[in-house]
Amino acid sequence: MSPEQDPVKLMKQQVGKAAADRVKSGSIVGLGTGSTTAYTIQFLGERLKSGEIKDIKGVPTSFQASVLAKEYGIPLTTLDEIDHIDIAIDGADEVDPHKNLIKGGGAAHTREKIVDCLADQFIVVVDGSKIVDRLGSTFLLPVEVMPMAMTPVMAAITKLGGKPTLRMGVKKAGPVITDQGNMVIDVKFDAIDNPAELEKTLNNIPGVLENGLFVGVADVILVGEIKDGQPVVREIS
Ligand SMILES: O=C[C@H](O)[C@H](O)[C@H](O)COP(=O)(O)O
Repeated sequence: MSPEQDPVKLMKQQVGKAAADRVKSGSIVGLGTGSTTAYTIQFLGERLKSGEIKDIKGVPTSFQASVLAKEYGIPLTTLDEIDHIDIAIDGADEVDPHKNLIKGGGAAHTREKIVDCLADQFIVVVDGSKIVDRLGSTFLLPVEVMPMAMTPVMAAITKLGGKPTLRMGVKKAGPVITDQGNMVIDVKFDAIDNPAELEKTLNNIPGVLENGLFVGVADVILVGEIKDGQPVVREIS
């Protein structure tokens, strides 16, 4: 590995490719969102173009995934046109020892949860920095909320012990707006002791569309790491 190469980028590339290599001809593939799955979509497109695999269809989890799939020549479909998803490949912001996740760093967790939960196999692609002992230790928990309910939802989250912040745009004045036209509240919890319970509790607040806790959904975690100066992929299953 030459010193000018960014190790995080190398890990993401390697793990994104490892996941793309698992896709078989004829599969319906959930296409995740983020910088890691962007490599998966790129490598999938390259495998299709070279003829190594054929007849795959992608189900995008975001506008970003849809744009990338078109760029790399992956035919797209929708949930109205299919009755199953063979495999979904998606990134994560945190992964705990039970393969539970926090997602939504790109504000795409609502569509991601729909697609990833439907897949027969859900593969998560992350670099080593995403592995944590406890969810919430390095990343705030994203909650998608309907704009008119933002104030009462923030109050309800505060009552639950969370510290909510409205996610603001970068190079855009005002809040981040999701692909569904909603807003995202990032919540700091001192400790997420029971992710399954918190996932349900948050989704029960009127006005909340979905939160970024993915509990019991991931089948396989592929972790990109650097060993002896080289990018390698470790599998947790
Ligand atoms: O909303 C975005 C997603 O949940 C991403 O999959 C997640 O934030 C990880 O993204 P990245 O691979 O860029 O770290």
